[in-house]
Amino acid sequence: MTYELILLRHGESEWNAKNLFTGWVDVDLNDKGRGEAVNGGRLLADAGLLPDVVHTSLLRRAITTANLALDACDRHWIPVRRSWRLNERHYGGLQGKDKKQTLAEYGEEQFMLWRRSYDVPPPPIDDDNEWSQVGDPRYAGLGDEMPRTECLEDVIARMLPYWDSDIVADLKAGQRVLVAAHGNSLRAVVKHLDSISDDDIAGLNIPTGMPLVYRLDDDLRPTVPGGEYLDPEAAAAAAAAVANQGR
Ligand SMILES: O=C(O)[C@@H](CO)OP(=O)(O)O
Repeated sequence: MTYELILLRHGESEWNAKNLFTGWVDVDLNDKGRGEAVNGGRLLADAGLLPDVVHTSLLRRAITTANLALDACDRHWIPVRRSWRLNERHYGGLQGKDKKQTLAEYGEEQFMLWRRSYDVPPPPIDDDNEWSQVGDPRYAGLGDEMPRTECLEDVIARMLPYWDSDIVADLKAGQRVLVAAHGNSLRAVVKHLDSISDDDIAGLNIPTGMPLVYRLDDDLRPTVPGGEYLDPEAAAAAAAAVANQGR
């Protein structure tokens, strides 16, 4: 049995375009991002990879991307499941800050530790910061689990319970699963699937709006390591642009 999983990072958001750290701030897609989402759905239709179920985060940019992509491939009607566990990495006190200015202020090494290290979280955000999510009703049930900052290790720890329960259940039921989420929550999924080391994951960037297809064996190991982008050339160029943000 081969299980099919499609990962889709949201299209470009208003803050991606402005080069601002976003994390849990609920920013919308811009026009380019909406176009990327539609294009992602068309790629799925062209490849005959029509999803049976979709999982999203609780953030508008992932939800809208899923809606637009599914509409474009006539699968707007499939079941939807959502979880905060698929949210973008909480960027702590960096949320709302300009990436270029942060790089200039703290230097390359600290900037990259905060962006891509496995276990160094940014400084925590204050609860009264305008970009804090404390008090947001969608997170009312989180209690002590409500993050004030996260490193990738933290994202993996909160993503995996949802992967193991909800996503694996849909895969094992024979559903073709679409996961519409974020650069860093999808890096967490890919690290888990491909058993990427804590050091090597720093070099992995996920482009916006490009479907990444994984076929998984009985043990849920990828049959093709790293999965397959439906448009590999465009994906490589877009991933390089993500890597270079702030410069
Ligand atoms: O700002 C963010 O939340 C993320 C994704 O856009 O940025 P980065 O790629 O720097 O981790």
